[in-house]
Amino acid sequence: MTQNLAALFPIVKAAPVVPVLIIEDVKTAVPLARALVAGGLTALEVTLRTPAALECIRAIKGEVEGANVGAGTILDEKQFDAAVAAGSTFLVSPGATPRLLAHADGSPVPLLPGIATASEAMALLEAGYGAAKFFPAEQAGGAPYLKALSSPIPGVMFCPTGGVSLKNAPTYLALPNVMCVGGSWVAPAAAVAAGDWAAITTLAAEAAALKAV
Ligand SMILES: O=C[C@H](O)COP(=O)(O)O
Ligand SMILES: CC(=O)C(=O)O
Repeated sequence: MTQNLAALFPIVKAAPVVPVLIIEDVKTAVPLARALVAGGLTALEVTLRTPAALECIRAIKGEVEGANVGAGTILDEKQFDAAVAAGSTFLVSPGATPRLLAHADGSPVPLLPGIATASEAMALLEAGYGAAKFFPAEQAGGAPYLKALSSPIPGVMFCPTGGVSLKNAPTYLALPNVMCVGGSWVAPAAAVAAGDWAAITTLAAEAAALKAV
């Protein structure tokens, strides 16, 4: 098996933060994506946690220049195929099952599977993977835990997600095994509901300017 890192790395490394989006109303998808791209965040993970998600991916793909729209919360093969058909340029899952990895094999659209332990990292390496989501990052042990994995297992690059914020992101970004972080803080539900796209662009710009410490 192999993971299409040549496709994945340019997308997720384009900015330090990958917004994790839970979009309820398809009408907000395009202005939300435009606001995030205007702030400098281009890899957008639309989670398949709402009935509108696939339509949101299609809309962003068709209408938002500069966005690389991906799908998150991919739990099975059916969701994988539906997200690819909707135009996703990357796929993210909270875990990594043998069935999902086998299904992703050979897909030109790269999968970023989620893991949180050394054994899972070793299993991914055996499966030909070199990049993973560290999920749920803060709850699983945070940056000190991920740092502890970097020396024995340097071959897996991570996107920590779950409890990551503007405040703690720099500590993750400083780790040698971190390529970006993911988080929902750049798209607060209240700002989306209010259509406050300027506020979201400001949050995105702050996130895009993050540096490792
Ligand atoms: O389900 C969690 C998402 O992956 C993002 O987590 P977050 O809301 O803590 O940023
Ligand atoms: C949480 C996560 O990894 C996802 O929704 O894809």
